Amino acid sequence: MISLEVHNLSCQYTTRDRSVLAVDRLDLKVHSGTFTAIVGASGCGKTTLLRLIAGLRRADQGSISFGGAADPDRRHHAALVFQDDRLLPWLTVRQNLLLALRREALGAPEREERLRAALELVKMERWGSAYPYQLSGGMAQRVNLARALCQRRSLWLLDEPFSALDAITRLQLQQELSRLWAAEEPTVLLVTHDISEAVLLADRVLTMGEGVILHDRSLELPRPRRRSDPAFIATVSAIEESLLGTPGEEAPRQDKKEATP
Ligand SMILES: Nc1ncnc2c1ncn2[C@@H]1O[C@H](COP(=O)(O)OP(=O)(O)OP(=O)(O)O)[C@@H](O)[C@H]1O
Repeated sequence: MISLEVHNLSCQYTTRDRSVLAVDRLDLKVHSGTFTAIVGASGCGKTTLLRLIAGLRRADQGSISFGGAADPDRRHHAALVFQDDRLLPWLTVRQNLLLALRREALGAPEREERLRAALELVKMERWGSAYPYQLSGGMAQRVNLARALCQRRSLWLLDEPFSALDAITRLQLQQELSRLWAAEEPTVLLVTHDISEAVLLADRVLTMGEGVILHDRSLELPRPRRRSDPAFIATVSAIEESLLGTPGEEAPRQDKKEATP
């Protein structure tokens, strides 16, 4: 079943001295319960695409539908985790999560149950009464994941969720995310600069360049995936080469879309 469909989507930023077409007539279909990673050079429009899908920014043209229906308030469909997410420092972990549930019509017992289950999933159940300053970066990002999880959305939009973390915490949270995805079966869109992270986690890797999808690759690698597996290494290399426009591969588009208005 198609979970998300993007059709002919465009978004342009216009500032005083220039305008940039960040997303350019982009089409995308994503099936329910699949894990899609989006990779691409800095500034190619990945975050803008995610923000459009999340309903945080309005498109200049095109449409976005969920499960076959357009919805003007897309925030009801998606759980968001962004790289620079901040927990509110004056609230405890529990209170931060409760804030994420404030718009949900839930009774107190169900609210409590959602909190408990989300914190347990990210292994932070003993930290509900802690304040953000008492958490390490990895723990805070776990709580960010729990905050998204407790909303029980079917679509998770993750923008570089682990990029600010140290290498070991990052590896741990990648495993955690893989486990959560298998347990909860959401549709996931993950933006990452890390190609091996994309290959470790995703069923499908989209390569973006200048507002368009350049390559759309399905990954058949068995799970759990191992970075030392030759097929894993070959897949990472193939994606790297496609990003660099190696001869024989379709090269990234060269037309520059920056223009003075
Ligand atoms: N609020 C904004 N105002 C003006 N231009 C913007 C704005 N946000 C993004 N842009 C421009 O739009 C283009 C796409 O930006 P976007 O953040 O979507 O790229 P990205 O692929 O996510 O980059 P990165 O990987 O560095 O996060 C860039 O040229 C950027 O300068």
